[in-house]
Amino acid sequence: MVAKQHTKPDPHAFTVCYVRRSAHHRWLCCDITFSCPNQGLRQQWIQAISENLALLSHRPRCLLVYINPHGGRHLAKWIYDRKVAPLFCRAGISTDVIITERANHARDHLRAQHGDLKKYDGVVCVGGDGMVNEILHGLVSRTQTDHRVDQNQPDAHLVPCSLRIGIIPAGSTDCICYTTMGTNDPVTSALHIIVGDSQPMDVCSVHNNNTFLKYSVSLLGYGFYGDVLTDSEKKRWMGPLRYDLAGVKTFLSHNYYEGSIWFVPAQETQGQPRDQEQCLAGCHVCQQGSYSEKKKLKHLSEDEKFIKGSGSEWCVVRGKFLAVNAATVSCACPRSPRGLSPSAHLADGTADLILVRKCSRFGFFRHLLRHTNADDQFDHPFVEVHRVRRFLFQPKNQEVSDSTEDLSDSEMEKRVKTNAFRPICHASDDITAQSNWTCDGEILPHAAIQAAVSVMNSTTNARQKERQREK
Ligand SMILES: CCCCCCCCCCCCC/C=C/[C@@H](O)[C@H](COP(=O)(O)O)NC(C)=O
Ligand SMILES: Nc1ncnc2c1ncn2[C@@H]1O[C@H](COP(=O)(O)OP(=O)(O)O)[C@@H](O)[C@H]1O
Ligand SMILES: [Ca+2]
Repeated sequence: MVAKQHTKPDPHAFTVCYVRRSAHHRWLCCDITFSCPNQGLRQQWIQAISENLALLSHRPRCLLVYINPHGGRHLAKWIYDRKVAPLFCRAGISTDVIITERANHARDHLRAQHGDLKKYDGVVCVGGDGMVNEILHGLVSRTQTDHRVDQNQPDAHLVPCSLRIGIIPAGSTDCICYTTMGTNDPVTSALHIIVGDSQPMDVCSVHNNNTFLKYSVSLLGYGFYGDVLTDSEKKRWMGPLRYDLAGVKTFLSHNYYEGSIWFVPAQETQGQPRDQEQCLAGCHVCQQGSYSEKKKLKHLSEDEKFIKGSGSEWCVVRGKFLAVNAATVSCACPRSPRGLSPSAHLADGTADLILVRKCSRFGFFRHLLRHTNADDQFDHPFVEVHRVRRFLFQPKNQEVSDSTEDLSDSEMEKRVKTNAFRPICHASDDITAQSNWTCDGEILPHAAIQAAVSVMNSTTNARQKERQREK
């Protein structure tokens, strides 16, 4: 990792810090000390190692760190100071640290930066999924504004951000960290950041009525998870335990919600939600998915890209649902080590849409329990799962008129694009109960949404380019 001078007991020794892989995807920082016959040779070794390290342009040298002191068990600052900062220091990384003072502090701060971010090689988030979401928002929004991309257009092609986001887990679920690294260990995260690892990720943009609402990188959930998160928000003071209590309460209330889901199946990708493949670094499905997508879309106009890019066919499923979940990635976390959709991919441009229809409490319990063991949670007659590029949810009282079933695909596309759906209910209609969506653990006070997935890859930033030129 880095060479450092050694003073005692051998004046001609020097120590190299390096990363050692341990069990369960954990990484450790270890030291190895070398002895030299004389001071001159020792200096030569230190210089040679330092020069070689300086050539690694993908390693960060300057990071902007946001710490949410209120996430999880309120330990974010302690975790950063005790476990992460000393490693950054050993690796020669300089940092600007901001401890947030309110929700959306980090998002607004990032949005307000113009050229000021150029000096950083990345942004580090010390917190949970809500905090990662905030930082992602700040960076993605900043980038779209800079490139004049209208985020309110559901079919807008997002411009990749130039900065990477590093995640130090200090929240309640830490699903985004666990899903990308296979563990939620702050030291492992810090070491991945230090060695300059990066992983593209799917980002799902969520709109309502042609208005941009949020980006999601883990779970977009309506019904069960929407209700769990709404209830747990009132119990924030309990820390991570709030999810267990809200979970039991929501499970017992057994609410179901009526609506329709329109979706574009991801036909061109190789994977299937139940193919038992696991997405790992260098995954061939993700590589192939993004390559074939780029190749197909290369010579098309923006409008053609929207229609072709979203697949050929819209499908619709109507009914009464206990849960509608869209998992852009597997959503693995300590509670569910394989995740909500174990075979979902990190960066294939798709989400797995999991529809859990109304069933008995016992059936639903068995489905939930299977998230915690090796059994297949989709192997129930009331559960279906589709790999999709985009989808649209309409709650019962805002349902799309039946006549849309006769629409051609291109007409359907046009309507989705212009959001030309009108609620068909009248004042006298029964308003069916509605839930709301949870997006990376935060609540979206909307039931009707449009969602589209795109792959977010960080581009080489100005500092990296500069260093590559220097070589
Ligand atoms: C009968 C036994 C029931 C066990 C059910 C286990 C199912 C667990 C599936 C959890 C999937 C969580 C997906 C993660 C979402 C996070 O983004 C979000 C926010 O995480 P944060 O608190 O900000 O770190 N957390 C939750 C619980 O929605
Ligand atoms: N200083 C702060 N005070 C209160 N809330 C904050 C602060 N900083 C960030 N937040 C908000 O706290 C929410 C939860 O944060 P997160 O780190 O995800 O913790 P948890 O995993 O416990 O939910 C996020 O939505 C974030 O916007
Ligand atoms: Ca995906």
